[in-house]
Order: sequence, then C-alpha cells, then structure tokens
Amino acid sequence: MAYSVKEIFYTLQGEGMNAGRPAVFCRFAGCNLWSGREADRARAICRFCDTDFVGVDGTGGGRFGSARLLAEAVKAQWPATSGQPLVVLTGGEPLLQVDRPLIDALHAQGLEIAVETNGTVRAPRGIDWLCVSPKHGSELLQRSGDELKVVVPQVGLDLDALVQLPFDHHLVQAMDGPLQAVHLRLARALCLRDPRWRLSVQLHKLLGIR
Ligand SMILES: C[S@@+](CC[C@H](N)C(=O)[O-])C[C@H]1O[C@@H](n2cnc3c(N)ncnc32)[C@H](O)[C@@H]1O
Ligand SMILES: Nc1nc2[nH]cc(C(=O)O)c2c(=O)[nH]1
Ligand code: SF4
Ligand SMILES: [Mg+2]
Repeated sequence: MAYSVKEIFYTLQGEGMNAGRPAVFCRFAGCNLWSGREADRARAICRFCDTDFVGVDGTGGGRFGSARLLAEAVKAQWPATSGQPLVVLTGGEPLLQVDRPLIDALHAQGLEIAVETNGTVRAPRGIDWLCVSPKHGSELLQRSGDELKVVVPQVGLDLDALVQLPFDHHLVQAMDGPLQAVHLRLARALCLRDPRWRLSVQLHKLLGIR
C-alpha cells in the first residue's frame, strides 16, 4: 500500500506521559473528523484541531510507495548516536493508513512505535504505545490503550465514564486557542479535584518548537 505523509521531523514528544522524550514524528495526511480546510471547520466533527495535515508538502513529506520506503525515511531522521529510536505516528488520523506491513517495517528498522489517534478506528496489533484522544460527536471504537488524553473542555464528553476505561494513564490537555489560559485553569482544577486525572501540558508549544 502507499502512504500519504504530510511531514516527517525529529523533535521532543510534547504531550502525554512521554513528554520530553526525543522522537521522530511522522504526520499522515488526512483525517476522518475534519477536511483540514478552514472553510469547513465550523461544521466539522472535530473543530479545535491545532494541526495542518493537508497534502504531502511538508518537510520530509511525500507519497511513499511501500512500507519499507516510509520506514527507511523515518529511521533516517534518528541521530546516529545510541538510544532506543522512537517514532510517533500522528496526523491527521494515522490509523486511516497505518497497517501491519508498516508496523512490521518500522520494527524491522529498530523503531519503537507510538501512535496518536482519535479512537474512531480500531488499532492494529503491534503498536508499542497507544494514545487515544476522544472527540465529542464521534464514535469511540478504540477503548483501551496506554494513555487516554482528553482535550478539555468538550461539552458532552462524559469524563466520569472515560476515566474508567482500561488505559494505564488518564490525562487531560487544555484546548489550545484564544481561551487557552481559561482551559488550562479548568484542566488544572479538574486534576486537583479528581486525582485519577493527570495534566498534559503541550511542552513543544512552551518551548516554541514543533
Ligand atoms: C492533531 S491530533 C492527531 C492525532 C489524532 N487525529 C487525534 O486527534 O488524536 C494530535 C493530538 O493533538 C490534540 N489536539 C488537537 N488540537 C488541539 C488543541 N487545539 N489543543 C490541545 N490539543 C489538541 C489531539 O486531541 C491529539 O491528542
Ligand atoms: N512536539 C510535538 N509533540 C506532539 N505530540 C503530539 C503531537 C501531534 O501533533 O500529534 C505533537 C506535535 O505536533 N509536536
Ligand atoms: S481528529 Fe485529530 S487530526 Fe483530526 S481534526 Fe481532530 S485533532 Fe485534528
Ligand atoms: Mg501537534
């Protein structure tokens, strides 16, 4: 199968339990909850997205004709020094494209595989770290994993039900945008009130990196 990739870049994981860990990011093009066009945002299912995932024109992006070619392009971004290489597959919605051959090809390159998904597509087996971030108005099909990362506030999402889902970690992340300061206070208060939740701060935005 061929893969449409917006960009591939090396940075620090900015979110979740692995925040601060160096990783190669592979951002797949396209999403099932928004077209990515500003004109469509107001009527999209997911309306708060902070990411450009349209097209294959970013740094290191392109159409990759095979799993091996994409895995090699990802591995090429890892520095020559030692350490366990990590790739974060994101998007857009990566699980519209990630399949067993790609997982096997990334593992064959020695990469540990993390995925950021909206949970509307069931994850294939073999992912080493699965982060699910549910979106109100969509059906949550992937209901287990390593971390559940809920962007707040999302009116209509039942946090009491979500915190009971079988994930090892339950995190809230303040919705970025004009009201981010308000959302951060709300997310902080939520964790203090119910310590089953942990706060995920978008470290890369604080640092001014991608
Ligand atoms: C751009 S999404 C791509 C992966 C997948 N489509 C998803 O939604 O999980 C990566 C992460 O950024 C989060 N995110 C997107 N827009 C955000 C915003 N405005 N503020 C905070 N987090 C946001 C998502 O919830 C998700 O956890
Ligand atoms: N540094 C950094 N960390 C991230 N963690 C999740 C991201 C994403 O867009 O999926 C992201 C991102 O875009 N940049
Ligand atoms: S589901 Fe993820 S990629 Fe798609 S629009 Fe929402 S935050 Fe963006
Ligand atoms: Mg991002």
